[in-house]
Amino acid sequence: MSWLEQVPAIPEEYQKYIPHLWVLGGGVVAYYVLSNLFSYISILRQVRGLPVKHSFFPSYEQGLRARVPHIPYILPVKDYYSRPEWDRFETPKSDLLVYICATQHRAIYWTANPYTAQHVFTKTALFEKPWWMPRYTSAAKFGGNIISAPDGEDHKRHKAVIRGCFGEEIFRNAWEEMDNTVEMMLREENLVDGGVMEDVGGMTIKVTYIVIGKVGFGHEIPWITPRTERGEEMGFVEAYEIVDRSVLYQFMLPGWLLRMLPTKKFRRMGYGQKKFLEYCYAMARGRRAELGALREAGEKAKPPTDLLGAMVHAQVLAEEEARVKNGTEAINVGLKENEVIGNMCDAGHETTGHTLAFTIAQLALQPEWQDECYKEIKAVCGDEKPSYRDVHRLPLCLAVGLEAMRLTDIVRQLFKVAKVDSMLPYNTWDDKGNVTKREHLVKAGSLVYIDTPACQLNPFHWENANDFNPRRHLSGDDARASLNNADVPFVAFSMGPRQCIGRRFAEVELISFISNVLSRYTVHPIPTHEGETKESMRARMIDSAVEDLTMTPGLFNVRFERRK
Ligand code: HEM
Repeated sequence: MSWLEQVPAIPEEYQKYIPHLWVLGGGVVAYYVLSNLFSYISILRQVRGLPVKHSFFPSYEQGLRARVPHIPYILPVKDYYSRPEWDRFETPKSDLLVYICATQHRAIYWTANPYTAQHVFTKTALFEKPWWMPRYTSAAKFGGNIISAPDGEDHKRHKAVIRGCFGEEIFRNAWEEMDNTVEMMLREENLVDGGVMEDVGGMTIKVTYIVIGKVGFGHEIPWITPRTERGEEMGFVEAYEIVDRSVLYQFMLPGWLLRMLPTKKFRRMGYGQKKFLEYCYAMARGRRAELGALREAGEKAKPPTDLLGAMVHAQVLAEEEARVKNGTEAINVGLKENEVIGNMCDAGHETTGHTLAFTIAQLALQPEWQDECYKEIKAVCGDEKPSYRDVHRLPLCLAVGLEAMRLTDIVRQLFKVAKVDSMLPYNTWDDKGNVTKREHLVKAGSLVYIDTPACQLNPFHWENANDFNPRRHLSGDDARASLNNADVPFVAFSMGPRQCIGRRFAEVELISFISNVLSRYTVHPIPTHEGETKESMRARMIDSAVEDLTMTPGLFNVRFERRK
């Protein structure tokens, strides 16, 4: 007997309702199809004049789009992440495109114009962060935080506390910990006298992970993480590593579910998460108790050198300020305890780690820039090792990092949603490259997707856009010159009130790493065969990068040679 025959028959007294159910079901389907169709047609009319791409399901989300198969018109993922990134715009000769997705009732505009991006980032009366997108809501998994906070009061509340954490003490510590970690890497990987650095991307991500472990949580992280033996309690270092390595699963699945899943791998992730959060709460409470004890004793606390300490400190200060102002115990001031933890869990290291890997690749392929940086380091530091006091005097060491990031953008996708109807500027051009400036009416509720890699390779704004030229980020000859190229908006860290709050932290790490390495070593690509061309090496070292949550370098090695 088939399973269908085993399904019990509908009792006779209810059979008269079956036609009604068919009508109801048919009505719901017809409503769904027609409402999507009408919305599709109305969006088509809205975007008249712009190059349009069509899809049935939304398939633009980074992390997803590189993992699912490309199905034209249904799931056309390659339309969204094809490389070279500028080609998406070069072919239709417009730096504004529109994607219409049959199951989303809004137009999705894509811009590759850095000025349009600047307009969208900074005009807060017109555009806001679509905090409801899963990419942001999932970031709040361990507690509400600045990344997932909607624009307005909630974001300001987070920012007020977090901005106060990124002070001189933290930057100095970031430099010093980066310096210590580079030394650890050279020792542990037998590179002190030169040698082959294997899996550069794996190395740099490990370096920035160790730095954030120390500067973020105040924990010493060894080069090799010790594994807990059966029956032992899992320590912070291992729990932190487990959460870090499985971040996508950690964001997608609840901890209790991970702990119940039948494979050891998932259970370990779930247990790691539980322990990691326990440690974070214990550390935050410990810091608070220390500050309370100092207050009781009438002593002033020293400025913390780690981000968790700085966040708890900033929080306690906010509460004290409110207490003095209102004369009562402060409730709902600053951040809640789970928000302090939520913000700590989002402190980035992957972005900086990947930037360093691409910087090493670019420098290895263009040794003339290593020499330029070396000259800068020698002129500033002489025979001494670069230190934090030189941080503002090594602009080229930072510019090489920014230029590597311009050519291989790390975050890649930034979204805003239109709050009201407004005009969006864009450019088109003809076969001879004659540009026409235009404007398009964007309706409230439309999404604007800033295609950051394409913005940074836009040849109408960046001269010789595909060339590695760090000097384009420096204005003037002044060694302390601003690192923002005055002419073109640099969108890799976003802009406006939601720009990266950790930008300076990342920059200090980049300068520390690059100046430390280049002051003592030269870095060389390793050809796979005699006569391998530079183009082939570039393809292996840079173009092999794959899109994950961020742009992740492929597998490549370089050789370190000690300078005489
Ligand atoms: C090269 C390294 C980095 C790059 C390229 C980068 C890029 C970005 C970008 C593009 C955004 C905007 C995201 C959006 O609006 O969806 C952002 C936001 C943010 N970044 Fe970074 N980031 C870097 C390093 C860091 C570091 C080291 C930290 C912390 C220690 C950090 C903390 C944050 C935070 C908290 C936000 C949210 C800011 C807000 O919404 O107000 N980032 N970052």
